[in-house]
Amino acid sequence: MSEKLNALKENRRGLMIVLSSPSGAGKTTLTRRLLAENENMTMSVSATTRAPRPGETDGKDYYFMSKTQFSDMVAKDDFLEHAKVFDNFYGTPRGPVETALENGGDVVFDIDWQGAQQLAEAAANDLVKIFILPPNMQELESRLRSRAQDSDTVIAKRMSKAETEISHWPEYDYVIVNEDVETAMSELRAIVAAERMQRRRQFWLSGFVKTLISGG
Ligand SMILES: Nc1nc2c(ncn2[C@@H]2O[C@H](COP(=O)(O)OP(=O)(O)O)[C@@H](O)[C@H]2O)c(=O)[nH]1
Ligand SMILES: Nc1ncnc2c1ncn2[C@@H]1O[C@H](COP(=O)(O)OP(=O)(O)O)[C@@H](O)[C@H]1O
Repeated sequence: MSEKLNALKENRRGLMIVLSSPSGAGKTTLTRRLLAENENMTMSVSATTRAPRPGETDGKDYYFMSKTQFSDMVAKDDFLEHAKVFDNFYGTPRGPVETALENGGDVVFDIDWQGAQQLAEAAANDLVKIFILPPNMQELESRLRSRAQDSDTVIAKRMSKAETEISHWPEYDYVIVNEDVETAMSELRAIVAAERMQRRRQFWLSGFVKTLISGG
């Protein structure tokens, strides 16, 4: 029976999981681990008109495209949401997200609070918004330094942006303080597990309950 029940349970609608945080709080670390643990979970790859940076791969980090290609996609309503950030355009392609959700797959979005707000307007029912906070600002800075990816100037810029980003925490459904990474992962797993159990996402239940009460 349990095998049969497990097969039934797969007939659910997937989740759109947005993880936002000030840069350096641990969003990438937590996202990577969550994806590694969940077969049926993918990362949404955004489209952008900005040029690729060294080491970035088209189709993995972003879909890099021209402004014309981007506006064609806007005209065809191919984006779930899109925005202009500084001089470049960014957008979330609609097709891969919708296919995944219909097949019971979860999609993770690494976007900031503005993108999260737009996704909430486009797809509130499917969305779970999680905000990651650092335990304190000294630790945030030391994580940015230990990551050794950015120059001092970029680190200073990220630190000065952090306060504004943190101020958006009340717009999220869940907040995780990432002090210890194992604790943060347990909290993240608990959120995902509970959200998957939401009645409205479990398509299989109505058929199951019909059989249940008829004694089948
Ligand atoms: N609205 C929206 N914003 C995005 C999307 N993808 C990336 N961004 C935002 O665009 C901004 C710039 O991203 P990026 O060029 O990779 O630079 P960096 O993240 O600052 O190093 C960040 O604030 C991202 O959160 C998207 O699909 N939609
Ligand atoms: N709980 C934690 N304790 C200590 N270091 C952490 C923790 N979470 C992440 N880090 C480290 O902090 C740095 C920034 O994390 P990262 O996941 O890249 O942040 P973000 O994606 O939010 O910018 C990385 O070097 C990462 O290994």
